[in-house]
Parts: sequence; C-alpha cells; structure tokens
Amino acid sequence: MRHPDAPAPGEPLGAHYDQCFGCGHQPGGLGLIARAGEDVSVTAEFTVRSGHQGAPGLAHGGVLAAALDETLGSLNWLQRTITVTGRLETDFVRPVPVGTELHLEAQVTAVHGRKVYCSATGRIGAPDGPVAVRAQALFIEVRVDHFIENGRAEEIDAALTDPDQVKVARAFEVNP
Ligand SMILES: CCCCCCCC/C=C\CCCCCCCC(=O)SCCNC(=O)CCNC(=O)[C@H](O)C(C)(C)COP(=O)(O)OP(=O)(O)OC[C@H]1O[C@@H](n2cnc3c(N)ncnc32)[C@H](O)[C@@H]1OP(=O)(O)O
Repeated sequence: MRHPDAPAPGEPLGAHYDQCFGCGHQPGGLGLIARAGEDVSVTAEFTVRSGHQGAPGLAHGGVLAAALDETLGSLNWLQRTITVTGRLETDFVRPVPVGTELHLEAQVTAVHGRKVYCSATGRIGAPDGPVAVRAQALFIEVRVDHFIENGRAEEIDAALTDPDQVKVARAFEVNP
C-alpha cells in the first residue's frame, strides 16, 4: 500500500545507503537512479558500463539481476517499510550491450503480512524500448535490527553515527 507520506510521482528517491552497490556512490557500482511512480511503483535508469561485462560487449546476467533487485528494493520508499529480497526470479529476454541505458520499472503486486510480492521489467534504450529482463520477486519486511544484528560492526557503527543514514532509517519509520 502506498504510504500517505510517500514521495510524489516523479520525485527522485536517492540512495538508502551511500555505499550500496546498486544505488550508492560505489566506484564499481551500478549508480542506479530511481524515481517514485504512481501508486506503489518506481522507475529507474542504469547505464551498462565496461566493468559490468560478462561476455565481450555484453552485460553480465548477475549485474542485470542486481539492477532489477535494486529497483524492486526501492519500492521500500513508497511503502515506508524496510523489506529485503527473499526470492528473485529473473527472465533474460535479450542480450544487453555495454553502453545501453536500461530503463527499469517495478511495482508491488500484492502484500500478505510481511510478504511483499512485486515485479519488474528492464527495457533497452527507452521506457518503451524492447524488454531485455523481467523479474518476479518476494520481499520480506524486516526491522532495523536485521541490519544491526547481521551487518559487520564497522559499517553498522558508522551508519548509526551518520545523521544522514539515521534520517533515511527514519524515512522508513524506523528508530535505530
Ligand atoms: C544501521 C542503521 C541503518 C540501517 C539501514 C536502514 C535503511 C535500509 C533501507 C533499506 C534496505 C533495503 C535494501 C534493498 C537492497 C536491494 C534488495 C536486496 O538485495 S536485500 C539483500 C538480499 N536479501 C537478503 O540478504 C535476505 C536474506 N534472508 C533473510 O534475512 C531471511 O531469510 C528473511 C528476512 C528474508 C526471512 O527470514 P525471517 O526469519 O524473518 O522470516 P521467515 O519466517 O523465514 O519468512 C517470512 C515469510 O516469508 C516466506 N519466505 C521467506 N523467504 C522465502 C523465499 N525465499 N521464498 C518463498 N517464501 C519465503 C516464509 O515462508 C514466510 O511465509 P509465511 O509467513 O509463513 O507465509
């Protein structure tokens, strides 16, 4: 369900964690940029770079799965809950050349207790370009303790003392 305080459609969502491989500012990361959509949906763009190759000139499947996973994960902003990927099923429909701008969209399809069912699509070159990848996923709602108990102490301590990170955690209505 779309949270009443969810970002308006078109609003950029930013990074949930500055060092996230998907949406953060990691040198080898995806640099994925997501925006809120209508209802419980998001759109995102990601440009395939040479460091993302699997075969010569083509994106690695795991990188494309990561882009889908990250786009699906950014649905958290619209629900204002924290969920993590429990299951991610991916269809690779077309090869994706290096240099491609992949246009992704994702939406929540059903919620049952802590389980959030969602799906995503990645298209080549434009929002209405040819479909390259698709995913069906199950995300599971967790508390902030999920990270505090399982993350490496070094990064957790840094996150808990970073006001920007604490602000993000609050945006998900969590008090770390
Ligand atoms: C320090 C302060 C700051 C903190 C930061 C705050 C901001 C953070 C903000 C936002 C972060 C979002 C990040 C998004 C990034 C992109 C998404 C990712 O890549 S996430 C990483 C990859 N995923 C994992 O690492 C999960 C690893 N797995 C687990 O930890 C557990 O397995 C978990 C939490 C998913 C479930 O464990 P259980 O013990 O809590 O729950 P159980 O009881 O097992 O499952 C609940 C229900 O879900 C079903 N379920 C669970 N896993 C399933 C599966 N794989 N397939 C089907 N059903 C599954 C179960 O059958 C159960 O269903 P029934 O309620 O009985 O109907």
